[in-house]
Amino acid sequence: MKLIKVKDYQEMSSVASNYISNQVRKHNPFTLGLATGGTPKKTYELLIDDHKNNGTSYSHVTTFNLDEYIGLTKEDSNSYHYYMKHALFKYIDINPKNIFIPDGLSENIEQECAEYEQKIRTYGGVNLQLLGIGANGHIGFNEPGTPFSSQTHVVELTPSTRTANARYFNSIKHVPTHAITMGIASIMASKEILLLVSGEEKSQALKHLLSDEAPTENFPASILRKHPCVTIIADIDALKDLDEKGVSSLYTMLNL
Ligand SMILES: N[C@@H]1[C@@H](O)[C@H](O)[C@@H](COP(=O)(O)O)O[C@@H]1O
Repeated sequence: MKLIKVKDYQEMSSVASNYISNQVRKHNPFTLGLATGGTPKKTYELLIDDHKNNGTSYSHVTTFNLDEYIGLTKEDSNSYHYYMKHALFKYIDINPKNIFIPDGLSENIEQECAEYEQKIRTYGGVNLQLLGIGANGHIGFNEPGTPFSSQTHVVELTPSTRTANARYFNSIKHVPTHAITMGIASIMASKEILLLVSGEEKSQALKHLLSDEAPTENFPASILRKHPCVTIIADIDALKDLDEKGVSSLYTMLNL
């Protein structure tokens, strides 16, 4: 596991966007796993700048998003369909046919999950998965207790995740109670993972992730320790609970 230590959110986003755009330029075809939330927002802005200024093309790229709320329409400003369209897709040259996000309004949610998983395989799996982390260690919407063997499935969101995400809604009442998410096994199947962590409110989660305890389903992100190719980009605020001695020898620390 590689840990890149950066100054702040801006620098995290800039390192992440360079990382992603380099891979996009290098590989054809390329399958990119995408995340939502506040963490990757600036990274997407910088990818758009790079597309405009340097001409990086996404015409050969297929994307799979990690998750979607159940019950929100694609036009709902809190849906992840809406988020992705307005944060990235409408500004780059990706073919809309190559964009995949779980359908949270499907009449047969179980079938939707199975088909989503199958589709990822049809495309040969995800080459690079972008990830954020929840304060309770969730990845995608895989809450504590989710089996490590899980594939794309329906989850009930924990009160802490609903409270954390309520900042995007008018009130917590409006935050959906359920979501579809790629499972932990689906995430682990991606060839490479890029995890972004910014801000003090993630520092306990990052400390937990970087400990050398055996992975536990009570802290979903801990499974990433078993993935052969993970790069974490974390800012100083997120690393505040760790001194360099606290970062286990499993990690190569790169200071920018
Ligand atoms: N489902 C998303 C995750 O994919 C995201 O990584 C995480 C952190 O969100 P944020 O980046 O806003 O802190 O929580 C959300 O619930």
